[in-house]
Amino acid sequence: MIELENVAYGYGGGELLSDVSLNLHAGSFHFLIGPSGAGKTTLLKLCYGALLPTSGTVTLFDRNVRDLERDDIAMTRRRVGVVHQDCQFLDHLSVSDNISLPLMVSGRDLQAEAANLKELTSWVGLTERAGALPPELSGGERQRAALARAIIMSPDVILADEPTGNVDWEMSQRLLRLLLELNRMGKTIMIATHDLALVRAAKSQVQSRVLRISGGRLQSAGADL
Ligand SMILES: Nc1ncnc2c1ncn2[C@@H]1O[C@H](COP(=O)(O)OP(=O)(O)OP(=O)(O)O)[C@@H](O)[C@H]1O
Repeated sequence: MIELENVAYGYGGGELLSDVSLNLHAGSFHFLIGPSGAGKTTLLKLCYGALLPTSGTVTLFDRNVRDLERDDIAMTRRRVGVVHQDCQFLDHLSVSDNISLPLMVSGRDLQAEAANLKELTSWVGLTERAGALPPELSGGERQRAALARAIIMSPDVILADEPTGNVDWEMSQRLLRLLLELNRMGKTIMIATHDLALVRAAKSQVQSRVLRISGGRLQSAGADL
């Protein structure tokens, strides 16, 4: 699905990530951990083509990102649902409209998608909040709305950046259950998180791989968790 080979990246003034190789194969479940500023968000951005590597190769669905034309990038991005760290809603639109934004942007017939939207809104437990505005939502409701928006286009891969940030343990478990269910449906998942308790909780429920960014390099973590 997504493969990085010997990837390096820096924002200017030195390399933030060096020699990163990673293969997100179909149906896999990965956690990405590391201290604040280690480069987790940056690595996720490389994984969906929002950033191009300084060196090395990123392959998205068998295509080198460097060879993708503008339209290909849009198509590829539709196959990858991203849950952004800060959720980034349009505050003047309802929760329901925010969730369906990717449909609008890609020109889908919203009437034809109404049942899909309703089902998804219910699946994340936001039916009662569908008409609310984003500033009226709790942290857990925001995270669930962000997840619903990320999957409304039925992506193959879901990249979630701190999907349980700012929520209590019960809500983080609920979000984890949703992500596990998506994985059981065949979706490829990668979660960047500081929440090691979440990683431990998932271990008994899914065969996951835990990767740690340390000193700009990607290493397998596991036994020490
Ligand atoms: N657009 C940018 N321009 C310059 N530097 C950036 C940019 N985005 C991120 N950085 C820097 O790159 C480093 C890694 O940032 P990144 O957001 O990838 O880390 P992170 O591991 O996701 O952190 P956190 O856990 O706090 O979200 C940080 O030092 C950050 O300040």
